[in-house]
Amino acid sequence: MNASISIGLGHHVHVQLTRGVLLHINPISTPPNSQSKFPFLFSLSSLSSLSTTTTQLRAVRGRRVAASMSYDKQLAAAKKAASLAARLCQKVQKALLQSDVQSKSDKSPVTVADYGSQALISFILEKEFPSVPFSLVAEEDSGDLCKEESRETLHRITELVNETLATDGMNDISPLSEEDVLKAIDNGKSEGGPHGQHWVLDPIDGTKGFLRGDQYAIALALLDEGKVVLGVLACPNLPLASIARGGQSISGDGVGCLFFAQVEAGTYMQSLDGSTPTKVHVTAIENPEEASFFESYEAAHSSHDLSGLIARKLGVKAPPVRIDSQAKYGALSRGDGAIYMRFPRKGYREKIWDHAAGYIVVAEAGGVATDAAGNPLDFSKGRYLDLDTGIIVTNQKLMPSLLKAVQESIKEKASSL
Ligand SMILES: Nc1ncnc2c1ncn2[C@@H]1O[C@H](COP(=O)(O)O)[C@@H](O)[C@H]1OP(=O)(O)O
Ligand SMILES: [Mg+2]
Ligand SMILES: [Mg+2]
Ligand SMILES: [Mg+2]
Repeated sequence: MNASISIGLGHHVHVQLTRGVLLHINPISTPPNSQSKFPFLFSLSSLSSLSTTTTQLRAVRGRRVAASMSYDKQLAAAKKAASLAARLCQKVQKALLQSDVQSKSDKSPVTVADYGSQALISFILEKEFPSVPFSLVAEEDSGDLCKEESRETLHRITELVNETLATDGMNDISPLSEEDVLKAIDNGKSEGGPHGQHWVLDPIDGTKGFLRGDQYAIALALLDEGKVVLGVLACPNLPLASIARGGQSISGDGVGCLFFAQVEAGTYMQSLDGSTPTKVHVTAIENPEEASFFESYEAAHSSHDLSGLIARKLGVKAPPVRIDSQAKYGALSRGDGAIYMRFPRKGYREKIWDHAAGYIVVAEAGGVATDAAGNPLDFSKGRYLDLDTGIIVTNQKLMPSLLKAVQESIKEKASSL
């Protein structure tokens, strides 16, 4: 693992990793090919005692040292895992049979594809990083699958996972048993939190869209010391071209996007078939009247009344673009629309896997996501995001006016009740 640090030329600096490991860095000893230029790279893996992954480096003399870690390996693994899962999901969506739909105790639909996607991604990530303790915070668990009546479903999921692994030429992997699949799914029970690294996964975000044949996303992110450091959004039904005017028709060609972002490295999009990635940016629109906004397709997931009131206050002219899942964050990151608003019913607790990947995809594309009170989203508190009222996302320029309109509208709505 490499850490890149910037320090003044010619200084001998003691750097203390926040977990208490002291590292003496002598710039004179940097490799000759570095030409003693800063920032330079030093290898943490050469120090066997360093199992820490912290990105926060502190100079002992009290001087802060800018530091950033590279998560290239994790990003490559995440892209591969999410792309394979997307293939599995597309296969199921195409052949969606009534028997693929079950009812979880919370009555949300869950399909063999949700379980299959989670099993596949969990299995691949654990295999890719065998020396690191594996921690995954994911939506599904095997509770319902272990019941007698689910034997057939478990069999089908296992088949799907094995078929998908085989089509990718991962022939070195022996087929997973049903027990392996259950174990991979249940590896997603981690509580996350502010320390160490945790993968965060929604194996199918927007299950309702998936079942309708509309938008859905496979959303995978990595937390390091409580911060989202990378995110991947596979959106198999999202057109590669802009959906600015609500055009979300699934024509078959030019469809299927993979968004990915790494902290301080920007956001990119490529086709799920593997085209060259292109860098994406949120819109530069400053005038709210020119802005268009995204919201949930499902009125039960987000108050369309409240977002409508806010849009009117802002002078937004375009009708809302309603699509399912974190595909909204992806579309926003490439400027298809300017605003995303989400106001779930009172008492609904947002989960980190519903926003972590989307959040960094938008943030690295130059956008901002906060709760409805303007607080930053905190992914370090466990499986839930504890936040005020809702989530709003836009570019830096529009955020102050959006926040003002949100606050006023919430007050108005409350006083009219
Ligand atoms: N009552 C609810 N309110 C808000 N969001 C919900 C609710 N029930 C499920 N969700 C989650 O909201 C997200 C979809 O929202 P959207 O309407 O933006 O597509 C999904 O993550 C979905 O979970 P799931 O991952 O099971 O689909
Ligand atoms: Mg669900
Ligand atoms: Mg979800
Ligand atoms: Mg889901």
